[in-house]
Amino acid sequence: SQGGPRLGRVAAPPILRDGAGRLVLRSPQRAPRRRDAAVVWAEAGEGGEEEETERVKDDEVAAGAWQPPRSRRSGVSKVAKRRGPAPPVGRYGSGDAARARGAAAPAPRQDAASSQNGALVTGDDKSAVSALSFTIVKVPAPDSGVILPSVGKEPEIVVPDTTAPPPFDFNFVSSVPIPRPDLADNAELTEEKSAKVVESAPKPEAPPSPIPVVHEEAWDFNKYIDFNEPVAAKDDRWVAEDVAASSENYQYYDSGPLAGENVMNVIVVSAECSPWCKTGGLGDVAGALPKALARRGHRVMVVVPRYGEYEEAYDVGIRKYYKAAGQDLEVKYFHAYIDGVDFVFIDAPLFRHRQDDIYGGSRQEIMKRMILFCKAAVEVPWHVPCGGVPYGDGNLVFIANDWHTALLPVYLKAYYRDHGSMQYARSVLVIHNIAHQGRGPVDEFPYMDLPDHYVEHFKLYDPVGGEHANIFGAGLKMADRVVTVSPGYLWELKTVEGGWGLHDIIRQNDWKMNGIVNGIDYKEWNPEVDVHLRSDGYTNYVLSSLDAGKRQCKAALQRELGLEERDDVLLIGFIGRLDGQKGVDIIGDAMPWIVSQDVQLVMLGSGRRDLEVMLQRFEAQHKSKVRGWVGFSVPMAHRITAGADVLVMPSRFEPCGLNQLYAMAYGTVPVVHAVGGLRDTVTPFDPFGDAGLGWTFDRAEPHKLIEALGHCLDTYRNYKESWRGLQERGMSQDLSWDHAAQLYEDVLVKAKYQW
Ligand SMILES: Nc1ncnc2c1ncn2[C@@H]1O[C@H](COP(=O)(O)OP(=O)(O)O[C@H]2O[C@H](CO)[C@@H](O)[C@H](O)[C@H]2O)[C@@H](O)[C@H]1O
Repeated sequence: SQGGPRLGRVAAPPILRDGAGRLVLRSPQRAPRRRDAAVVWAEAGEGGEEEETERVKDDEVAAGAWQPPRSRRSGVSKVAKRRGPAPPVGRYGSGDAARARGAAAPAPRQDAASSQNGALVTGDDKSAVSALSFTIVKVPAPDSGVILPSVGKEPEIVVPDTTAPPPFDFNFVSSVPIPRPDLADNAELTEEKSAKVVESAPKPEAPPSPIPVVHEEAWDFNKYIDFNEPVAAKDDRWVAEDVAASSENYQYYDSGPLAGENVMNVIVVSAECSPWCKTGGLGDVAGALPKALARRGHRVMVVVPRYGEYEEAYDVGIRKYYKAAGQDLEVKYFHAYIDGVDFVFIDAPLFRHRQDDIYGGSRQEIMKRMILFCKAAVEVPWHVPCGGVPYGDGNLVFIANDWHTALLPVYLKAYYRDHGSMQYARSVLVIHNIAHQGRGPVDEFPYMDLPDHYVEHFKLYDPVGGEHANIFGAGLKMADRVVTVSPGYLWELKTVEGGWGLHDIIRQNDWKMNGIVNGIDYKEWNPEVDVHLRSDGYTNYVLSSLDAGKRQCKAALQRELGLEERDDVLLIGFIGRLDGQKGVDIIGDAMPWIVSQDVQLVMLGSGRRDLEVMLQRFEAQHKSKVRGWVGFSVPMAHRITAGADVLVMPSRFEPCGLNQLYAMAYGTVPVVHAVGGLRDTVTPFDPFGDAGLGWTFDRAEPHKLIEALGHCLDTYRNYKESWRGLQERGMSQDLSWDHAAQLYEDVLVKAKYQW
């Protein structure tokens, strides 16, 4: 039960064989310390020489990735099958259990290899992390690519003194009530997951020894984790009832983490993260996916630069030095624990005061920031004691995002894994947008502080850029797995038109590519609870109050923007970065037709100066019908999404697209160019079958947009029932991150076992 003492069920020890076919088992005393299904403690000397482990090629993924786009259009039925939000595992998400495991797991280590990272080893290195004398040996495992570590002695756990509480209360209790897990569902899920593990991981045999029982009562987390008890917990009667109920009902209610034995330490590394710093969809994903992974039971951290003063995070007091572009730079770490996720902010002079311009400066300046960020991020699991206990590198997956952090998989390999360190850490690189790659002259390669032969991984020739060093390209080669944000975009990335020069690398690495559609953070983007709809005449609404709610929000938006307040006029919205990708100029080309219709158009965006000027010009020219809001306004984005009838997205390419998902959740009908994730998520309206979610057009051209908007306008005016059906189907989908997190977890498992 939530927060009650848990008798954790521990996964059965994995069964692996050594080269002679003998079973290799972990010792009973050590077994509870790790839940890593693939890793066992073997006695020193049991293993042999380091051997090259074979990567298992993932034909299944390859086959799935190449599904033709048509077959993915059955979006509605697929979406309908999605599961509801996953329940948390404990009061602190699953973090409490994970922390307990973390404390019992071998302490992370720093060895000589870390100095190759430019890190100056200082005295305080020893305080939080004890150096362990690991010997990494691989026992030949005929049917698997699993490495077996060997350790000569019991690891010493050094828990830092964290008795001083942080200067604020953590917001670790979700404000949205989360339903109790559906038992049948949970059991089914667990079964389904374990079936998948058996399929994808090295096949274990039946456990020979009884499942060890972990007595978590013995673990006093208050001693190690410095957060205040929730007020309710101070009521003794409540505590007593809870304890009684939890021990009585444990076997029925607590089926453990949804991730089952695949529970891992996951570190998401991103240049932006909502709500602290966001310029687009990457920020949304970095803010939401980690929470969904934590709900599944993983111990999850987000590492992000500290561009401003974030009041939730406090200085953990650790200082490190890393070299970036020839300079030794001091790095500090700030930490916050929110919604079951550790947020670690990397503080350095290079990042400070960049809050409103996080990608500003020259190309070299941006590169220098990202070099420093990646070097520091890869060692965070050693140095930063989140909740008292660092993550360590024993059961770890990094999720890097876009070119900004594509150096992380490269550093992980070059500084550590090539030198026998961080052998159980993996990296997954997510492509949100291939259009930005971190290209630069090959001459700049030395700034990255990598061994000379690594230059070959960076070198790329294409007719546009000539020979250059490509950071994204190198990251894609080095990562253990790659995810892109929709299957449709993955398909496009392999084409010359869609791959932007990296299509060959993507094709060659097809075996590790996966397409997973983003989700919605329903705490942020949900008309029922949206905080931006609580003032200025807006209102929250749900499907049953859609008509009244939408009408009120539409009127409030018209009022706020000084448009005529009319319910019968089609209100079209656009929200997005103003650049070539989003196709706002296509709306510009269609403007004569748009203003000739009885419609209103509201556009919100910032970016390219010429496109900003275009928005302002249209507003000036068509004052009664058009509004062009230049700037970045999160409240206005929410209000347009709620108040508009239609959201138009004529993107030339769109890896996933979040605004169309938000629009559908708000009963706003999307009209989109059928490309990438837009094609995957917006099933075209079928007036005869009363099916579909919006209008799509097949070329990013003004006359195609006009044609789609024409049909849309006709349905809005003349077929009210069909319109209502479109809204209802859009709102009824489960687009939550919980489904996507489950798919990410499958990729993390593959990264861990197949390489
Ligand atoms: N002027 C403004 N004011 C306020 N909010 C604004 C805004 N302009 C944009 N936004 C917000 O920024 C986000 C943009 O989401 P997109 O999916 O369009 O992202 P983007 O193209 O940046 O990201 C890339 O990454 C994401 C995430 O993977 C992919 O979905 C996408 O296809 C890919 O191009 C939305 O939350 C939107 O509301």
